[in-house]
Amino acid sequence: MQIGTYQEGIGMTPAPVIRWRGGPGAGKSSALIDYVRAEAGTGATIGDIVALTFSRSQAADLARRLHAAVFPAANVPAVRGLCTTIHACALRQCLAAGLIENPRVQVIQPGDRRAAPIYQDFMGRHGLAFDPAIGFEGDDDDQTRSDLPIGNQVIALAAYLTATRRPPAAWREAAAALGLSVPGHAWPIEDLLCAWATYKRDRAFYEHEDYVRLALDHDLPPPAPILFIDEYQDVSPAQDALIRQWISHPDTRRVYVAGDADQSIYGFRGCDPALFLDLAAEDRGATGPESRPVSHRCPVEIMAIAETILSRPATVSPCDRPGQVHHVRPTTAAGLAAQVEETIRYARTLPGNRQPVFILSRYRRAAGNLAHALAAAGIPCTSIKPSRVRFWTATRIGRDRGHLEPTTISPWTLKRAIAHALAGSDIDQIPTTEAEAVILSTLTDQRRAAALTDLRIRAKRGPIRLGDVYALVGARGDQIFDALNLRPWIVAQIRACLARERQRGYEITPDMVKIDTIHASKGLESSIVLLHTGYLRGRLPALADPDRLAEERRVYFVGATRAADALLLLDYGDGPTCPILAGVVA
Ligand SMILES: Nc1ncnc2c1ncn2[C@@H]1O[C@H](COP(=O)(O)OP(=O)(O)OP(=O)(O)O)[C@@H](O)[C@H]1O
Repeated sequence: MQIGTYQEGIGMTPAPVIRWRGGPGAGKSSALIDYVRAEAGTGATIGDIVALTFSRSQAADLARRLHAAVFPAANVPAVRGLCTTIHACALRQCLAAGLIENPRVQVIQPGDRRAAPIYQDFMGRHGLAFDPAIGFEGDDDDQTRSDLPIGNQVIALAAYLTATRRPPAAWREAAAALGLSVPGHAWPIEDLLCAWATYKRDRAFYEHEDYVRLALDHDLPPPAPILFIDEYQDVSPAQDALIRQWISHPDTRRVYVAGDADQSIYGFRGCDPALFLDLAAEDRGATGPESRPVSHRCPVEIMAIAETILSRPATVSPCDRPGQVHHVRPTTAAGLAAQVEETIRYARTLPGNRQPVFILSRYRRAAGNLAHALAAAGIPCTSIKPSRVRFWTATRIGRDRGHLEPTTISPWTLKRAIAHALAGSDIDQIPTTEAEAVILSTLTDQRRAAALTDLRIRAKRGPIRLGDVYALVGARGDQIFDALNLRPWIVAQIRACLARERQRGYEITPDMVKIDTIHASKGLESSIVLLHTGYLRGRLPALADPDRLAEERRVYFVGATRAADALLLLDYGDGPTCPILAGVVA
């Protein structure tokens, strides 16, 4: 455990807790940053502080903001080290206490290829059908849950029950909350849940919820004396219990939490906004109906739509910047691409730091379809969660799916190299990374190895010139497309991107267009949000349940309020429209 020197005043009573409440853009994360600054101002060091949040992307965002605002002189890894997720922090504490020794081996999760044999061994012993490719990534999965093989259902039930601290006997409530139709008449579900817990315990394997429970059961100390917890509305009961345990721990000096019950969107994991609201704490921010902090993000036009979606007033009032709301309905990939280009053109007119455009959908499947449609039309994009949309930043070399090399190249770097080659002459310089991408994607075996060696020798002598690369790969100008040892759709994507770029006259980089689920965007913001209106047909009946409907309203509320300047409701694709969004924009 990393406890610094900032220890005076330690006692056995619970540490004081400050709770900052407020709607989207109210400045909750900023308030936490201010509290960190105040603590640092009175002597707390980086080692005295840990800032916890919900996802890795939020932790990275918080670290970036803390580095800029509070610890500009500290090195980036040190600031990153103090920002983490609650799960990662629990794991860290288990490692520090020696309860888990080798997380690479001991920490398992469904969907992880490395852990598949472990799950399959258990399923084999009990004769349960199981799909090792199905994970539990944290978003509300788009697979119709009732279609899950029985083995996957048992794993999902086990995780939910651990997160909600309920016994195996409560599996029926868990199944209802998860939307599973567990065939309890055909399988001894409670016995299977006990068997899975025993299997893991005997072999010292831990799923993510298990090590939170382990930290709790062993009464592990807090990671630092001053704790900051953002997005508290989405802690699970087990995480909440762990944090409460830390609040009562004698090493804890002060705790600051921030959240918004209207943004609680992880009910399918057992998260409950009531846990945030009933924490014994001193309230700041939106302390009652009369006190609604101003949103520094959302203008009145966007807040009005967001509150219609939520179906009640938010705990924040709009800022007085102008905003825009539209409903757009492109019918083709080219139309979608043109729409995205228009939003980027608009973003370029806005003052200050031009943030990426977010394209958010309720389900991963729709996000994937949108990303593929845009890629085919030549608009580069990436995802908010790392590795979901990689086809602009990393793709495996090879002309067909069955013969892909383990080596990857960046199609984006390659696109830049080709753009240079098409626009320039032999004597123009080309960055070594671009020259390498051309060599890797056109040559194979010894020719590739020889060309790379040659390139490195040249790079030591001076800048690489386009003519050098042409000579090494033996292809010039447009011929390069035929020489590319990549799948035809990647080649077509690069061609389309170059064509659009020539027409447009400027580059759109992949990180300017982020496509992901609403869940992945939680806690983040963007100047412009395209909120996809599509919904899964199979999930429509569940909206008859008032709790489910309320949670779905909160999900779309979160999506809409990521926008700072413009919100565009986006109809695209064949599926049904989410009834919550129908008619909210004229
Ligand atoms: N006092 C302030 N003055 C001006 N801008 C601010 C202030 N506080 C926060 N902001 C800006 O407003 C935006 C939203 O702030 P922040 O992320 O802290 O809000 P939040 O309440 O955590 O939002 P969410 O609930 O959506 O996660 C950020 O761009 C931030 O820089």
